[in-house]
Amino acid sequence: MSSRFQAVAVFCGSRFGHDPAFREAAAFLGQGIARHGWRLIYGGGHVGLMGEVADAVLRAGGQVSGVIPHFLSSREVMHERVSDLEITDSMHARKQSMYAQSDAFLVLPGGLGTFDEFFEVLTWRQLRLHDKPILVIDVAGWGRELVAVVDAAIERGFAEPGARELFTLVGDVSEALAALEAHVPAVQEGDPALL
Ligand SMILES: Nc1ncnc2c1ncn2[C@@H]1O[C@H](COP(=O)(O)O)[C@@H](O)[C@H]1O
Repeated sequence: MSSRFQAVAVFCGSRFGHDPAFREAAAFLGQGIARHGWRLIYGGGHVGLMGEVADAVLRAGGQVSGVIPHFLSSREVMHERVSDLEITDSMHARKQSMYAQSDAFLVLPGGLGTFDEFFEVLTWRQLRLHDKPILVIDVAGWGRELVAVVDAAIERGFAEPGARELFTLVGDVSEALAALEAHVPAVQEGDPALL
């Protein structure tokens, strides 16, 4: 339960995907986040895996902060029962707020929006704008497929081999929770190179 983390962001699909394992992993992650006493920072919707994670945290007695742009509040069915809901003017403001509130980023299966969110925090870390942990959680091979894109960019000379060190691929939700518990920051807070 003790940890240096206060809040963790989860990026994941606004759909459930075809494999029931995706939904199970989302619920298990939500329970784990609540058990560790971390606040969930997420996209504020009540649909797909996003809604599943948030509901699981709330059911387990945890705290949830949703951040949703006004124009998506009906499409992604704004979650009415979260502890705190921020409505932003734009996608950019949503991502900036989620980024600022989070001590770490967890990536569960999802689609294009999830890819965007993952690659944004990854590229920001590449630019040394932050040093927050990024964990891609493999569920039914989804994480390995995502990481294969990064590996291909390295292999073809479009990214440094060191890009692979900017995030961690973990085999399941339990491994992700254990990795966060064990995480030791590489750079001390206050480093002027970091946001
Ligand atoms: N272009 C986008 N930038 C950031 N976030 C986005 C973008 N497009 C969609 N999203 C959000 O990501 C989540 C998950 O979307 P999936 O496509 O289902 O993975 C959702 O909240 C989208 O609003």
